[in-house]
Amino acid sequence: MFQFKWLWHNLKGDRVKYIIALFLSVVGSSLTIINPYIGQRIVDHFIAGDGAAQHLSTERGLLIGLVLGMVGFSLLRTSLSYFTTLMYERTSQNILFRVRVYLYNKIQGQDMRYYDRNRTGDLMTKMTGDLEMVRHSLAWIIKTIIESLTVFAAAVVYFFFIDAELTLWLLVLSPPICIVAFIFARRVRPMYVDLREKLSQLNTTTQENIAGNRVVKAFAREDFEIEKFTEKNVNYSKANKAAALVWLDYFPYLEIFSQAFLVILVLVGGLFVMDERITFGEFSAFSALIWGLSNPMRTIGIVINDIQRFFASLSKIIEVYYASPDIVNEHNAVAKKRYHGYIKFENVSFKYDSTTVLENINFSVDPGETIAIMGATGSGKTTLINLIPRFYDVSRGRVLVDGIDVRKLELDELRSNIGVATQDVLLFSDTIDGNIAFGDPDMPEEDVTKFAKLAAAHDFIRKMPESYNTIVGERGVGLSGGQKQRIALARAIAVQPPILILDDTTSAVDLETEEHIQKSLRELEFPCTKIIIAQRVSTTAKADRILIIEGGRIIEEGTHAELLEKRGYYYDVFMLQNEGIGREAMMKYGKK
Ligand SMILES: Nc1ncnc2c1ncn2[C@@H]1O[C@H](COP(=O)(O)OP(=O)(O)OP(=O)(O)O)[C@@H](O)[C@H]1O
Repeated sequence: MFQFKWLWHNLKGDRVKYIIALFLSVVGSSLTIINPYIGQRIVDHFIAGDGAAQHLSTERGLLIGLVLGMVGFSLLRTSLSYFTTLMYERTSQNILFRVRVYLYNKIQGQDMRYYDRNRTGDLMTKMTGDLEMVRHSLAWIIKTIIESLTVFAAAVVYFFFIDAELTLWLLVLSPPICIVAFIFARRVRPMYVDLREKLSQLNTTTQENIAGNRVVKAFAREDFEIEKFTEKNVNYSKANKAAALVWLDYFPYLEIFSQAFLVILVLVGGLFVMDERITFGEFSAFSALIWGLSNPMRTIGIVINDIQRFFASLSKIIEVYYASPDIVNEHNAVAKKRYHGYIKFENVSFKYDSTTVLENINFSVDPGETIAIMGATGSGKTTLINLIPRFYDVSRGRVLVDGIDVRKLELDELRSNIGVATQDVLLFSDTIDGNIAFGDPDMPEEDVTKFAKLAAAHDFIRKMPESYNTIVGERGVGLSGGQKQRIALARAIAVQPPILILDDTTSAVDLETEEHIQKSLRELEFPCTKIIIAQRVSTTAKADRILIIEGGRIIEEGTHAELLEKRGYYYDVFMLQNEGIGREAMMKYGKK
């Protein structure tokens, strides 16, 4: 079975230990028949057999030996059980650790489309609860199954040696128990698949709510969020109860069958003792070991439930385990080359699934040039710049960097040549210094300060309680929007990339600060091609060229002066922003 093959594959490094653990489980469980056997001998020889009273006085040594044997075997079994459990725990923790590292790397290696399609809460569930379930199955479920089967088999063999007919009487119960268990397993399986999905939804809702706590509070939507969470929680709880209640439908039958073992033993076994077909000692051995037949029937429900959970969880883990990204970073770059920064878009079109977002885009940027991109919201600006570091691949056409199709460049090398400050600023829970030096953790402190100054961030950082060592909260909590943008800008410039992409990076800073940033960007000490998405004319005015995007197409291209002259979209925006006379004024100039 594929799932077990997968487990076996991932047990690599611990296989010998795990097999030893399984072997010890079998040995330890087989030893359970020893004490009933000794008990049988004690009863027949010293309690109920012929001449028992005489044996008691003449063979005391044997009695003491047998009793000590019982104690010894009990201790041996306990010790074996201790070491076996230890080995199961160790091996299962090792596999958990290894697979978690593998999955984490796998998730890191996925492309943007993967993140578009997978919910964070679901990925977190896979990395935690699902993996724990797999560990539990190795450490407990498999152990329980092996031990129950061994005890069952050992008891049956031993019983056959004593009396085959009585054993067959007891085994009459096995087929109906197996049928009931099989029906139960089939019914409960889809419920655990559903339960796993409900858990994932609950985790996703919780994660989104916590991550978006500010928005929730800003809109005073706590009640709505609580309601949403409660709904998911109720669904999960209902699914849990439903799965648990199914067991109750089958539990009485299995419990009755388990009890019936004892009833059959007392009835048939009692008759056999009266007929002197078996001795009292042999009857006592049956009594002492009958749990070996009935106990597996009692635990079968728990084991089946856990197996179904295991399959549901494992199928989720396997989804991540074997997911292969379309854009693969092979991390082959040994010495990363520094690019010149020449960028060219050749007949580029792009689709998210079936929606075309960019169509026939053609433009080129020379090394050191600054290109500004402007356009209405949703026009495709971010999508366009995402194609340069290959966050997505084009659907048609080519994106070239230094004359080479980006699909042919080594991803690490390409991306290390591009500094990006994204629209949605994400800072890590780390010091400000650590955040700025994210691309180069060995960066000297003076350099961190230098880049912070270029990004107009130094002054406010200095005023923070611990200056550059101030730890910012998750996603930069504790900083204003403009402050976050400036740290993100410093982080992007700090890698001194030959290509710098800024996606609306100064939208939240005041005009004076923006002017300072613009000046710094123009005077960077290293050669750098800049692509700047901006909505403000003050940002775009000094660019070498401006591209206007509308509906995924370039509708205007030129310098500030050229575009003003054209009296198109750019001119409208300019008038709106700078003349302050709005649309009415434009009407006066003969525009729409
Ligand atoms: N990951 C995605 N999956 C599917 N569609 C997307 C995705 N990202 C963006 N889109 C769609 O692509 C179109 C262009 O989005 P894009 O983010 O490139 O626009 P934009 O010009 O940068 O907008 P804004 O100025 O608001 O940032 C939009 O219609 C958007 O809904």
